Amino acid sequence: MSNGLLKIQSLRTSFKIKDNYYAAVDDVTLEVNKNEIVAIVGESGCGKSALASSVIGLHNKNRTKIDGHIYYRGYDIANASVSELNQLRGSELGMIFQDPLTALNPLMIIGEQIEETLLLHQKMTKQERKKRVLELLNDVGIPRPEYTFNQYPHQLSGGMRQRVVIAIAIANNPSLLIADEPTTALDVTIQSQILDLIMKLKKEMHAGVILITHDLGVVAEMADRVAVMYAGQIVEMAPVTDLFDNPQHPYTRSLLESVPQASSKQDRLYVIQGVVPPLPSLPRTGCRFKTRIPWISEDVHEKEPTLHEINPNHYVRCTCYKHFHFLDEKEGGFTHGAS
Ligand SMILES: Nc1ncnc2c1ncn2[C@@H]1O[C@H](COP(=O)(O)OP(=O)(O)OP(=O)(O)O)[C@@H](O)[C@H]1O
Repeated sequence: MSNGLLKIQSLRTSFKIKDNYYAAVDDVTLEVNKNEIVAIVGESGCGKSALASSVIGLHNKNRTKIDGHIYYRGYDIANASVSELNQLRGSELGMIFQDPLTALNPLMIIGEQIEETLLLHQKMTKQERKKRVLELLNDVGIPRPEYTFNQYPHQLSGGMRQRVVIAIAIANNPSLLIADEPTTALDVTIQSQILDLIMKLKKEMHAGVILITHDLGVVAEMADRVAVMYAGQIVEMAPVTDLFDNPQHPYTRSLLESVPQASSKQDRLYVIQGVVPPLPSLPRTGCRFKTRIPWISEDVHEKEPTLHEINPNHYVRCTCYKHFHFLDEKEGGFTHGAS
């Protein structure tokens, strides 16, 4: 794996709830190469953010247990110390999370917050730093960089704050960018500017990117590979075109079927029955998706589902995919109303 940047191996991230630990990420093995965008998709609560935060080391160590390995450039950072991680965060590892307010210091002007990350990781004169900050603000689509430099976070709209967070994340040209729903709070035009920036980081700086999103349109446009997560596990992983052209796992097929297609005259959408159970009641044995497809015979699920490579680089968990069919309209699997 000469291009390998990040290699996650058999990762399990468990959170303490009352007196017990429950795995929110379980048996995840995933690689991200230089110059590659790996998208992670799945319903709310399936463990996408827990996975991303494990890579960055942001969990509260007193209430979180991490088993397995997270190799960054060959060095295992799964249980690295805060100081080791601080060295990496903001320089080698950039991160953009959903909520821009928590990422910014309310008492510091925007310019200084971006300067701070440069100061920590780069040798620059004060003038060079200021120039770079203005350049970054311009890059993320802030209309008057000189003016915004002196503003406080509360003086900016949610979209502007998110752009500042992104400026901080890319300030040091990170080799690995973790973007967790980076455009959720932004309107469509700003969204595409931000996605262009992430693309630029990949193309020009050869960065590896983990992109977490609910938007399958964004995945189709941006990703090189896609990992579909369900109940803490990867249930399907494939190059992006394979995943969209030839989805196999019942969950992936249901996800794709439940999204309106602008290009088709589809007048009905598939409804995935049920919800992802809360962490303490997640199924831990057998096929975790089984309870969402009760019309499929029990016998077709593996007792201990593993990932099978069904085509080069295309992996599917559990053999139930070979026997899956959708519930039809009469049985309540589809609903009308998509445009
Ligand atoms: N610190 C925590 N302590 C206890 N449980 C947690 C913690 N963080 C997440 N969880 C639980 O772990 C599971 C996975 O959460 P996670 O935030 O990773 O999901 P997600 O796929 O990122 O969802 P979303 O798309 O809504 O962000 C959920 O059941 C969540 O309630």
